[in-house]
This record gives sequence, structure tokens and C-alpha cells, in this order.
Amino acid sequence: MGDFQSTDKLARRGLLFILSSPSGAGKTTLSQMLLKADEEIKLSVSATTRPPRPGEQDGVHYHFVSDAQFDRMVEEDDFYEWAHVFNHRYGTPKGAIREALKDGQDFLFDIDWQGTQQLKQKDDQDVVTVFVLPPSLDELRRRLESRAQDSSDVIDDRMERARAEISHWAEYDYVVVNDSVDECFDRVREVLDAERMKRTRQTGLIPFVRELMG
Ligand SMILES: Nc1nc2c(ncn2[C@@H]2O[C@H](COP(=O)(O)OP(=O)(O)O)[C@@H](O)[C@H]2O)c(=O)[nH]1
Ligand SMILES: Nc1ncnc2c1ncn2[C@@H]1O[C@H](COP(=O)(O)OP(=O)(O)O)[C@@H](O)[C@H]1O
Repeated sequence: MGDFQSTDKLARRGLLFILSSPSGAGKTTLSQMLLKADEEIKLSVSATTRPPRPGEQDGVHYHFVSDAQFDRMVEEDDFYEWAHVFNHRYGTPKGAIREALKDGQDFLFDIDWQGTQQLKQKDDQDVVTVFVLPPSLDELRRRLESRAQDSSDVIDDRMERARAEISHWAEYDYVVVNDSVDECFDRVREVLDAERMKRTRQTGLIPFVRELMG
């Protein structure tokens, strides 16, 4: 058994795990489940000019910033990528992502298709993308309404944009349907587990195999 255990500790490069979906399909729910269940992945906290929803904490769910602060961050080249979504701006701060990837740290991104394309252009090798579909548009609306955190105008706007967002499904590596949240979560974890095992990410394999072969 000893040898098998030692393979668990092989060095590995981290990955950038992106979950996208039309608003209300469940990516925040799935992200929170993943962050709770998996210690090796941490959330990339975006900056946004949208106001906080009840219960959202600054620095935890988002960095809530003013338009002027966002402008300054753009000018100072603080973002990996940023985009306009629903009349607000959202961006991924550079932070220490590149260095941490080398140490095997995985990052979770809850970003839209525009951010996904930009991250892929910057760092295709480390990016793994998953698109979350709702089981139906009726159910999507029910979920947006049940969340009860947006006005009906905002919900109408999000429903209108859902089709446009769904049209980007084929740009993603994996697609999951969030019908039962537990089953969907299992699928998401299977993707993450398999991607971590990719040969090219397992940087500790070369010395391990060299030793194995004497
Ligand atoms: N490009 C980009 N999109 C983001 C970022 N942060 C959040 N988003 C997207 O902005 C959209 C709106 O997010 P939000 O207002 O939290 O509503 P949600 O869709 O209900 O989660 C979602 O599609 C997010 O994935 C970011 O840093 N960059
Ligand atoms: N599989 C599911 N079945 C029923 N309700 C769900 C499911 N997944 C998420 N929800 C609920 O739907 C609403 C929207 O989910 P949320 O995770 O906020 O979506 P998103 O982040 O994609 O906008 C929330 O109230 C959430 O609890």
C-alpha cells in the first residue's frame, strides 16, 4: 500500500475551473458546494460594480466596487479579464493566480462566456470549462423567482439573456444539466477529479516514473 499512498502526493499543477451558465441555472449553488467539499480549490473572487444582494459579503462573494474604482483597476491593468454583463462590469483580478498554479492550487471561476473566452486565450492549458444548463426555461424562471433577490424587471432581463447565454454552450469542454442538484454536483466533481489526473498536469510523474524504472 505504501507505494500507492506516495502517488497521492505527487506534485501537480493547479487548474482554472470555470463554471458558466445562464443566470439562475445554479452555478453559484454548485460553486458553494464544491468549495465546501474540496479543500484543494479556492474561489477567484471577482470585482463587480453591481450592488450586493442581501447576504452577499464584500470580499467573499465579490469585491463590490464603484464605477470609478473599477475604471482605476482597468487602467492599472489589475484584471486578467473583464466584461459588461447585465448593465454592470465584472472582472477577474490577477492576484497571485499564476504563481499559485505552479504550487498545485486550483481556482474556481464563476464567470460568463466572455470571461471564459478571454481566460482561454490567456492560458488555454490550465483552463477547464463546464457549462451548466437548466432542465427547462420554465424551471429557470422558477429558480430566478425562488431566489427572490432580484426585482421582476431584472428577472425579465435575465430570462431574455438566457437564450443568448445558452447559445455559447458548444464553446465549453463539458456540459451538465442541473436537474437534481446532487446528481449534477457529482458530475461536476467527476470532471474535476479526472482533469486533475491528466498526465500533463501531474508534474511529479516524471521523477516518480524514473524511480519506478530504476
Ligand atoms: N467575465 C466575467 N463574468 C463574470 C465575472 N464575475 C461574474 N461574472 C458573470 O456575471 C454574470 C452575472 O453574475 P451575478 O450578477 O452574480 O448573477 P448570477 O448570474 O445570478 O450569478 C454571471 O454570468 C457571472 O458568471 C468576472 O469576473 N468576469
Ligand atoms: N437543481 C436545482 N433544483 C432546484 N433549485 C435549484 C437547483 N440549483 C439551484 N437552485 C436554486 O435556484 C436559484 C438560482 O440558483 P443560483 O445557484 O443562484 O444560480 P446562478 O448562480 O446560476 O445564477 C437558487 O435559489 C438556488 O437555490
